[in-house]
Amino acid sequence: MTSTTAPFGERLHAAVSSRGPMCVGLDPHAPLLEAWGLPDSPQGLDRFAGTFVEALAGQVAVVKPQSAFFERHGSAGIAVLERAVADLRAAGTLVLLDVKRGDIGSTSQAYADAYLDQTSPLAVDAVTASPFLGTGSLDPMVGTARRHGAGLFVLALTSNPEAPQVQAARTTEGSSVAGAVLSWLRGLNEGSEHGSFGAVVGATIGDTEEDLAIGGPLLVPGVGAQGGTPESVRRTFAGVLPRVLPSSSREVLGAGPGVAALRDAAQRANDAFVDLLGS
Ligand SMILES: O=C(O)c1cc(=O)[nH]c(=O)n1[C@@H]1O[C@H](COP(=O)(O)O)[C@@H](O)[C@H]1O
Repeated sequence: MTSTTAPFGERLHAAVSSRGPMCVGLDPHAPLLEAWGLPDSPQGLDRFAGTFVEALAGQVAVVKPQSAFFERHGSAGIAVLERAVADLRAAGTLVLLDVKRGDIGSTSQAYADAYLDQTSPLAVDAVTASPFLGTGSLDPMVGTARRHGAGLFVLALTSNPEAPQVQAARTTEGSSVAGAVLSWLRGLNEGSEHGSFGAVVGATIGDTEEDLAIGGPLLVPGVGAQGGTPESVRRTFAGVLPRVLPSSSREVLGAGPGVAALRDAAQRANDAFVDLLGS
C-alpha cells in the first residue's frame, strides 16, 4: 500500500517550525518509575506513558519512545507502547520510535513492515536504524519509508564513549565508517529540500571532521543526563544547526510525575534550543 502522506522530512520541518526542535524521549527506566511513585510493572508503565501523553501530546514537535523500556515488560509493555504511539500521533506529535533495527535485507523488510508501513499496528513516523550490516542492508527500510511518507535516523556518530572503536574505523574506500554512513544518507536525500533520511549524532561527541550536511535531519541525543548542552550542540553542529533535533529523556522526565511540571520542563528545554538555533 502506498501512502499519500507528505514525506517525513517535510512533515518534520513543518512541526519544528511551529513547535520548536526539541525531541523528548519517552524512556521509562525502572528508577524513574520508582521516582514517580509507580510500580515497575505494565500498570506502572501504563500510568507513566499516560502522564507523558497528557503532558506532551500536541505540545512538542517530536517524541522518541525507547522501545527497550516497553519490551522489558513483555507483550503487556508493547500494548502500552502501541496505545501511547497512537495517542501521540492522533494529537499531531510526530513519533520517532527508538528501536535501532538493522539486519540482512529480507529481515530489514520485516522491520520496515512492522514500523514504517502505515497499516501496521505499530506504525510510527520514523525509526532509528543501525547500518552496521552495511548501509545497503537498510534499503528495504528506505523503500518502505519512501512509499509511506516515513523517515529513518541511522546511527553515525553515537553519544556513547565506546562508539569510535567502530564508527571512526576506516572503510576499504578510506573514509571512516561514520563518514560512509553520512555520505550514503546525503545521497538518499538528494533532490529534497527537507530530506527524510536522518543521522544520529550525539550531543557529546565534541569536534568532528565529518561533514554533517546530509540534506536531512540530525537527531542529537545525549542532551542533559549524558552531559550535552546547548553550548556543546552549538559548537559541534555549527553550519547545520537548522537541521538539529536535540533529544533529551531523563533530564525532562525527572521533572514528573506532575503533568504541568513535565510540560514546563519540556518547554524550557525546547526554549533553550529555539534561542540557539534561531541565533
Ligand atoms: O538513537 C538514540 O536515540 C541514541 C543514540 C545515541 O547515540 N545515544 C543515545 O543516548 N541514544 C538514545 O537516546 C536516549 C538518551 O536518553 P537520556 O540520556 O536519558 O537523555 C536513550 O534512549 C538512548 O538509547
